[in-house]
Amino acid sequence: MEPLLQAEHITICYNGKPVVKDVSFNVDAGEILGVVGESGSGKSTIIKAVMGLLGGGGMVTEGDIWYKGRNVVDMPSEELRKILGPEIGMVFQDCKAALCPIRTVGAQIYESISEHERVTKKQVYERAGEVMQKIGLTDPQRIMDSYPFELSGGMNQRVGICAAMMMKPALLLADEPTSALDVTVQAQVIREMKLMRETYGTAMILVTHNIGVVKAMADRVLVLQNGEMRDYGPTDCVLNHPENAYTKKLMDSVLHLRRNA
Ligand SMILES: Nc1ncnc2c1ncn2[C@@H]1O[C@H](COP(=O)(O)OP(=O)(O)OP(=O)(O)O)[C@@H](O)[C@H]1O
Repeated sequence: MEPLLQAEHITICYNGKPVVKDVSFNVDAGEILGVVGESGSGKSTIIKAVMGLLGGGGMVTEGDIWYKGRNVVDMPSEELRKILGPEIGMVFQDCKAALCPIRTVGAQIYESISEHERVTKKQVYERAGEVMQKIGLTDPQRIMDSYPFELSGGMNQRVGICAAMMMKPALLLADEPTSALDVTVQAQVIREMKLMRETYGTAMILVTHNIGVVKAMADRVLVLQNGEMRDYGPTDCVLNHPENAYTKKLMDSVLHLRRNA
């Protein structure tokens, strides 16, 4: 079966300087790919390239990124806008910051969905209720009528995941979705994202510094260092039996941190 997403030998530059170099990976339907590596190794840049949102100065200079057989790299921005949301969803580190502070959560979710489909507010609220209840958010009406500042950081994050899932994307891009949360809420969000994958069969690219999160969620892992691919393979092989020197060092530093914690 053809992968859902296929990055083939991509090199990404900012202002002519390569920050991701000759990286290749696949994401199969329903698969979770974890992307790890030290700060500045190019993890977020890869996510941005998949969204076609590298911004001024950023460019995929070599290679292709195929999504369902279409090349995202040279896709016109209008086409891209059509698939971002319904096909490729996004969750970021701080969902609250991504929301407008002076409009209710429901109004903003309605607006983002109505950009892609003809829906009524009632339909959006019903759909939100369905998804929220799946992950145990018991009072969807109250949440939808709230302003972002009225919800906790953890709740905003859970709402952000629900909002992305309401369009039932085939692929969810998650950039540090749990790193701003305390550990108990982190565990809850991890459970909920896994539940979303089980319920809707959503594939995910999960960028994180947290090796524990990758172990808990990812089927495969891509390890980056200075924009170069150091390791790529099934989570257990890469993280529990690392052969690459950099991955070994990364895992040793995690163990060291745990011992000294
Ligand atoms: N808009 C930009 N313009 C110029 N350089 C950039 C831009 N965005 C990122 N970079 C550079 O690209 C490299 C990769 O950055 P990126 O944010 O992808 O790393 P990362 O692995 O996600 O880091 P972190 O874990 O700290 O978020 C870094 O050297 C960064 O300084």
